[in-house]
Amino acid sequence: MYRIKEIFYTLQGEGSHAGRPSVFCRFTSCNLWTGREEDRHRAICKFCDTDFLGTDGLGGGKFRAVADLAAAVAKTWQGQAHPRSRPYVVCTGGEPLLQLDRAAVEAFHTEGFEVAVETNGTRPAPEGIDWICVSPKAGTELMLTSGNDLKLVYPQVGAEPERFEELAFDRLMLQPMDGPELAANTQAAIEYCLEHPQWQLSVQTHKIIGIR
Ligand SMILES: C[S@@+](CC[C@H](N)C(=O)[O-])C[C@H]1O[C@@H](n2cnc3c(N)ncnc32)[C@H](O)[C@@H]1O
Ligand SMILES: Nc1nc2[nH]cc(C(=O)O)c2c(=O)[nH]1
Ligand code: SF4
Ligand SMILES: [Mg+2]
Repeated sequence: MYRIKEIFYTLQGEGSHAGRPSVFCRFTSCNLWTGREEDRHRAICKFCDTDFLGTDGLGGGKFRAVADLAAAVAKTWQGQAHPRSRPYVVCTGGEPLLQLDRAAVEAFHTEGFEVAVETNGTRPAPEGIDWICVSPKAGTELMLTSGNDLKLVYPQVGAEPERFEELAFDRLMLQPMDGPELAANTQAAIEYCLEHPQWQLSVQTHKIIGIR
């Protein structure tokens, strides 16, 4: 059974694929926060910008059969077929690797999708994922130490960029922490990247342009 908060079609807002039309499949639940506001102060990950509780969102639900989940993702894709593009699904959450298994990755492939994951990196990933973005969180042990994007929310005490720059990722990115200090965090991330050009800035563009 896969518990899904919501499935929606939008542009990837963050990271190397920012701007790419994508189906977002948001899995319910996370291992670093209950998702309840009253628990935020004692969560391991305290800055989460996402409601991932329940299965009540647009296109959400409980999917017993993996083929049903893949079919729901496929029917959410709205792009016309074209030889230059392949339908793209971003599995996120919550923490998708609590639920995403090899069968689900294969079912998305069978529907013609390229499969991306946004993960906190604390759980192993099933085989076959086409794009892995790991976003490490202070106070956790990183299990996924290679992948495509390493997208670090900045700043985090205990998760300084220097700790991650030897890992085997194609790209290192700093994403300013959203919240009351967003402007200052953005300025600090810009300055850090300018001084340490192995890091690139990842802006949450969807929040600026007003899409999901
Ligand atoms: C909501 S998380 C879900 C996927 C996974 N649990 C993770 O943390 O990577 C999606 C992305 O949003 C980032 N994110 C969450 N809260 C944020 C915030 N307040 N500011 C900037 N990025 C944030 C995460 O680090 C992650 O890269
Ligand atoms: N447009 C858009 N891009 C995103 N990239 C990562 C997101 C996420 O919540 O995982 C996200 C999201 O929620 N919306
Ligand atoms: S690990 Fe990801 S989903 Fe979980 S609380 Fe942190 S940002 Fe939110
Ligand atoms: Mg988001």
